[in-house]
Amino acid sequence: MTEAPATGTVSTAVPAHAEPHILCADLVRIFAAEGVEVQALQGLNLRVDRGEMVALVGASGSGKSTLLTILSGLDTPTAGLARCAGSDLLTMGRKERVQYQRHSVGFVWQQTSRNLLPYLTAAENVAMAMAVAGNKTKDRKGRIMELLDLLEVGYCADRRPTELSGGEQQRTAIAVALANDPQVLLADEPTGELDEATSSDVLEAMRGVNEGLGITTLIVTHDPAVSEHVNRTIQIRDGRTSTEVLRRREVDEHGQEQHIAEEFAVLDRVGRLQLPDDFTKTLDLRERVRLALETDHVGVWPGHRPAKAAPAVPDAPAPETGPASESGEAWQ
Ligand SMILES: Nc1ncnc2c1ncn2[C@@H]1O[C@H](COP(=O)(O)OP(=O)(O)OP(=O)(O)O)[C@@H](O)[C@H]1O
Repeated sequence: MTEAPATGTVSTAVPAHAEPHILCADLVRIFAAEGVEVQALQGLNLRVDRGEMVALVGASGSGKSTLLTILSGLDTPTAGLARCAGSDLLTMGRKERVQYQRHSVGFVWQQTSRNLLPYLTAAENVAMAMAVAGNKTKDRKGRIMELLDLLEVGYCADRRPTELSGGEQQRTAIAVALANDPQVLLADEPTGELDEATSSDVLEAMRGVNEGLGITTLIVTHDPAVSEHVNRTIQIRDGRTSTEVLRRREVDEHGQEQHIAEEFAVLDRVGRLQLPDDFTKTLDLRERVRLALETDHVGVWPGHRPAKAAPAVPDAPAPETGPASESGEAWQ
């Protein structure tokens, strides 16, 4: 696998012919606690197309759970645009919200206690989720076994959660999340309590569901290893998406299949981007930077060093002010 350096080339244009399954633009969520305001999401932009499986990774406190809670319809954003499975999460009323949760989305949380009722068996847990969704399938028993078998836990059908291993519990939780035939599957740290090998198995099971049923899947996690299991990993930093890693397979000149992972900086609608931490640290970029438009790229130099460090480019239009944002992380 080759890792290419981050470059700012991701397009945010939305093709008119298909609405993405998840679309957030300039999403803001401010919490006010004891007179102090916390901006958990600070203008987040995110687009997930139908059938995609995407991971959202970020450090603790970066806003991952806040985003997922909004997308699951349990919380309302302060401002911005948030659409999921055709619903507007800002404007929808209580009734529509309940319908959305019952029919449009499925959730998998980190804790078993949030996913499964402890006094019901695996099959009964799936049956309960189907009943809540008002599923009128004639062969309900067959459908329950189909879902448990899809997640390879058919043999656990008559066991209660305490009789299941961590991996079996999460596979059962995925079956429960699929019981309402959702368009979008949302998972918050689904492997947070599992060891490395079991995590990998559960993520592969989710990939199987994504590929087999075509369900759009968004996994939120602090674990960067998740990127091995998805084609697109989005990094969230300080309540904004900052970089994306795209993975693809290519056959080299020897006929060998190669996995290529390339990291991109996310460019938002007004041209802002966040430079990766290691770039700003290595070049001591802070407060303001110099920019120069080259023929095929933009040069960025520390603003506190002498101007000669930035070579002049003939005929290249110089930025009006030269400096970028106050934080030194973004420019516009
Ligand atoms: N209900 C709330 N009231 C006040 N502040 C909150 C609330 N929920 C989240 N926050 C704050 O918002 C920020 C983002 O929190 P969030 O839980 O979304 O982060 P996270 O990336 O999911 O972190 P972790 O990986 O630790 O779960 C944090 O500073 C957090 O303290």
